[in-house]
Amino acid sequence: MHTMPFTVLPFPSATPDIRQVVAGLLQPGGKMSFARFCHARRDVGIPLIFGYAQALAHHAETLFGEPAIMGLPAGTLRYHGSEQADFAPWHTDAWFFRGDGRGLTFWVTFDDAGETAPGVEFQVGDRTVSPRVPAGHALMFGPHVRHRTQTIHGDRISVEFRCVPASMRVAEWQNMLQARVDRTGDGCRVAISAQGRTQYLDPPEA
Ligand SMILES: O=C(O)CCC(=O)C(=O)O
Ligand SMILES: [Fe+2]
Repeated sequence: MHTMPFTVLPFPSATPDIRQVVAGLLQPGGKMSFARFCHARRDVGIPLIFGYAQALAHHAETLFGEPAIMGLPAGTLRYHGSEQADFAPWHTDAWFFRGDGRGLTFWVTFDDAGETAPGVEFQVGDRTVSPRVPAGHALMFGPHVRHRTQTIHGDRISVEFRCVPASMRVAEWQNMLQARVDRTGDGCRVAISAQGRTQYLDPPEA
């Protein structure tokens, strides 16, 4: 028996409304960095960053045993169309993280993936495991886990949030446009910084 190298987590901020905005910005088969998307549509980028802060960041902090940095340019919004898709072959995400090899990917889907649209499948021993990930959920996996795009057709919009431990001394990560969750007594706030300058985000209107 192998333990599964991934975890499925709820991510309620991946809403149909936001999906529609992404579908309007990208062509089927297209992609865009999450950082660029946040510049283009701050109104929609901010709720997604807060969604990460509320639903996902603590998993990274627990795993790392310290605060996490989420790199906005290290994530990509992807629109897989039924006809046009960009299938990633077997790989690991280790090269994204550099440094000491610690890191974490949260792959978020806006569509039901794994059966009617391409999800992400994993190598588990000598088997391929293709988890079903409902719309509004995330797959969490580590930097050394082999995975690829599932080669089935169907519409799917997804985005990744990639994190490293805050103490990881890699200039590229330290200087990248990044989100960090500040845990305060009664909640959390989100700090966005780039090149050492920090700005705190106001939570989106409920
Ligand atoms: O979205 C995909 O099909 C590929 C995703 C992937 O490899 C990743 O998020 O690391
Ligand atoms: Fe990947």
